[in-house]
Amino acid sequence: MLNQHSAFDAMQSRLRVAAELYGLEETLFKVFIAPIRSIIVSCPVHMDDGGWEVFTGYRVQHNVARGPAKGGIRYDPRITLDEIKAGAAWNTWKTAVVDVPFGGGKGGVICDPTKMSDGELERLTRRYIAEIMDLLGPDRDVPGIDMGTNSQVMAWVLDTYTMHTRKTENAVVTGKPISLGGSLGRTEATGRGILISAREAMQRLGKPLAGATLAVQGFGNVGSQAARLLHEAGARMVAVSDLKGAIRNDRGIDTHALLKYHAEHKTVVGFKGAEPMDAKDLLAMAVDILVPAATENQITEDNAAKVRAKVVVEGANGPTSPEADPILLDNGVLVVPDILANVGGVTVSYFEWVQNRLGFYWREREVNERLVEYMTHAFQAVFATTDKFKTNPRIGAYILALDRVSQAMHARGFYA
Ligand SMILES: NC(=O)C1=CN([C@@H]2O[C@H](COP(=O)(O)OP(=O)(O)OC[C@H]3O[C@@H](n4cnc5c(N)ncnc54)[C@H](OP(=O)(O)O)[C@@H]3O)[C@@H](O)[C@H]2O)C=CC1
Ligand SMILES: O=C(O)CCC(=O)C(=O)O
Repeated sequence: MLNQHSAFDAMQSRLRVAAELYGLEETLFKVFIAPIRSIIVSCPVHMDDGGWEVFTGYRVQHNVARGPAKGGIRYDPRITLDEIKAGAAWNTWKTAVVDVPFGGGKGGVICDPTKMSDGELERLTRRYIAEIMDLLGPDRDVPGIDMGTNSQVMAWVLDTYTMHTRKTENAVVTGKPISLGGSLGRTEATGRGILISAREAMQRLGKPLAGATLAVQGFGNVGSQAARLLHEAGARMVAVSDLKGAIRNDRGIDTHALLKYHAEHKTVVGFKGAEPMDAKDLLAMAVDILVPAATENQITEDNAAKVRAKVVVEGANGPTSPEADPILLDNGVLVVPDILANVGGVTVSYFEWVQNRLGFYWREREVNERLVEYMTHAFQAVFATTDKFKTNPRIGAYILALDRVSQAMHARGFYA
């Protein structure tokens, strides 16, 4: 039983399959399984009670052949270096799949942001950024939002960077508040990408999105925005969960009312328009669309056979273990893999970086239209590759990414 799969191993095992089908040189495979740079920093922080705590932080750059490293910063007590390495590699593949000129990076700090005051979080963020400062820059490594961080954290990242460099460089970080050069549409972007992916996937099955039933695991930035946008597109969300529990209502959960409730109570549990349910049953519900939007390794060899959704749109990074892939495939579940399904976030981050560098800002409608264009293009390219190599969409997405990244590597002089 491997349901606590190492995230980097999970990435590597899919990469190996894709590399063999694609015919990648062994040298490049070796390059791709070794991130170019990983740093561990220790961040002493003065806590509100007068004491000090020392937090461990990471920043990993996986590959920069196609452009500066790009990737979010996570704040979570369960973070490991392995997971940050996997996240950095996934960002290399994601930016290649959606064809934006970035490489892959990821960072994180082992901490529990839900138990820290704003002052403690600010001091931690400033110390962490000061420690990884030499790696960062609009042309080097551009952090963004991920689990446990938000636009306020990104504002502190920008301010700390600016204080050290003594010049305004908005493009050093994305996911910023609008007042600091953030892009309209970034908050919803990953959820909007899930909507675009779900619509494309349903279209492939010849089914409309309107009226489709939906279950969402996780109600943070990704899950809540995906739920809202899918609801507005006519889907009926019948179940949703967070770390504290799950709720269901077969007639449909009013997503707008739930968002209001969640803003106040910080959980979906206790929402009056639904019944409580066992969170582990959510993944086994007979729905049209299942969106795992929480964390890694949720669909594993232990529960994959129970998944009865027609389509799984992977909002989270790495929610399905490699052992679960063939089980879902045999059961006819169409999986839109993470490195395609959740690229909406990094794509609008790219738009933010572009706007910052140009100093010319787009209307929200323009951001959303461009996102649809980039993601539909990526979706079609992944499915064309999948058909060409007679494989499944996850491996198709990896092959597409490998092709684009290895072309850049070859052009730089890495050839066998
Ligand atoms: N934010 C972004 O733009 C992007 C995020 N992602 C990925 O999407 C996933 C979610 O990120 P994001 O929404 O930003 O993170 P958030 O921290 O905003 O939210 C995470 C949500 O998942 C819930 N959760 C965590 N573990 C479980 C679990 N075991 N079962 C059910 N719910 C759980 C949390 O519950 P609780 O509130 O109770 O803690 C919370 O509702 C991550 O894998 C992230 O890497 C991918 C691309 C871009
Ligand atoms: O740079 C960003 O916007 C976050 C991208 C990211 O880390 C991810 O998609 O996993």
